[in-house]
Amino acid sequence: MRNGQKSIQWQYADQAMADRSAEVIRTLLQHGYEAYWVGGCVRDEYMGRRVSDMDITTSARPEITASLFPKVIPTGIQHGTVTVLMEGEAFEVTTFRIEGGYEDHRHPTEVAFVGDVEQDLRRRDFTMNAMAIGLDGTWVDPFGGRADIDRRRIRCVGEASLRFREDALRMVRCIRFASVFGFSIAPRTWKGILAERDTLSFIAMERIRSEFEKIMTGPSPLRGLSMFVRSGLYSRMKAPFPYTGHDDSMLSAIPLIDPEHAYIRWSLLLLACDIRSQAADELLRGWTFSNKQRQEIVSLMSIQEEWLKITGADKDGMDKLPWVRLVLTHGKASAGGWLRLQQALHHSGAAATAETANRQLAEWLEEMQIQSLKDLAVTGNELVQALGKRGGPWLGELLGQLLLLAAAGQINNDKESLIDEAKRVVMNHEGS
Ligand SMILES: Nc1ccn([C@@H]2O[C@H](COP(=O)(O)OP(=O)(O)OP(=O)(O)O)[C@@H](O)[C@H]2O)c(=O)n1
Repeated sequence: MRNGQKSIQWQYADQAMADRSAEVIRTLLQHGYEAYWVGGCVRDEYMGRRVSDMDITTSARPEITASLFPKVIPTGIQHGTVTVLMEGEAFEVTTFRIEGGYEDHRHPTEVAFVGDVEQDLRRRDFTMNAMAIGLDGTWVDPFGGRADIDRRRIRCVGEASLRFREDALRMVRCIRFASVFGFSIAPRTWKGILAERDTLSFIAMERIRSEFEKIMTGPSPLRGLSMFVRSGLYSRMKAPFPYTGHDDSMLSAIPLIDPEHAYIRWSLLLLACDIRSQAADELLRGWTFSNKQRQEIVSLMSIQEEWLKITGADKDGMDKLPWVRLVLTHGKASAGGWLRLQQALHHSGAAATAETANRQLAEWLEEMQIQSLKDLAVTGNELVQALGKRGGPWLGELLGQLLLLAAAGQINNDKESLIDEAKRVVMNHEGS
């Protein structure tokens, strides 16, 4: 961030977002109120990380803010927050406030508006998140947030136990920030977590999962997991799985997976915990994963289980038909994900399919032109007619077999070849 004479230049924020948010601040200033950028955007800019949204804090009461801009959403007016819409950008503008009387370690029962930005910063979780910056580039950093960032440590504002008692999710945020930024946790802040960890049970699993997902897709998920276990937070979750923190080669495969494929990272974690796909399905429901995420993860684990059953101890085993059958059952995307998982296992030294076998499976996957009955060049009715037989359960079985052979490239996917093969199968079957 460069401090200019008149206004600051954001280096890590989208230019349009920075300009529009500056306009919001300027408007508030012109009407005689104080206004600053605050929280995560200030922290990320200082750290040289991409700024994803820009929050504003102001001395103006929410109803005043709402009256100064043509397009606003009264997001949480009683808590002082108004969302200002400015040429396609949305900014949360919150009145300087202090909070009190926390109910269930989640929500403040009352908020009081205050006239001073420093008081507002005092109610925030960590020193690095309790900084504000003005339009002219003036820093408001009363608790040494920049110094803590320079020392690469997370430290609570004031007394850690109090901050965590106010909102128990902050304990998970603390570990998430430490894990994602590669920071340490200041000793008193860590002690605060140990003292308050029982209050985690007040927090909805959904909010914990969302933090946990950031840990899992971050650069050091294993460090995050390990801190989570060591702090005792892990065992206080509503649906913990039996992660012991034991660092085996399956776990060390997790960071080798591109975070874009988070579901593979989750599958590895669950496999490392020796959880079967069915139990994983239940657990992931408890973790409030979406159906899509859950299916992606479970599908990968099922492929792993089925593949181990097929190949047994033979890690070089690579028969084509069982593989194609697996791909047809779970889909090409999951099969591709499973190959990535195998590759990562291979590089981490865990028992995995041999690299040559893996390459062969990948080639077969690539070659597969058809994936489902609707891709088959013959229909059930056409088979019934060509074979002169009445429909029945045999038809589904036959279609499945034709699909398998055509997908494996062992017969051509054209009507004539498929009908010929069907006749051959039926003849063999009737002859036996
Ligand atoms: N439990 C919380 C959540 C948030 N905050 C304050 O509210 C700001 C905005 O919170 P949020 O947008 O949830 O998170 P960020 O800190 O911006 O970080 P990230 O976007 O990475 O979640 C934080 O910086 C912090 O000052 C807090 O004190 N306690």
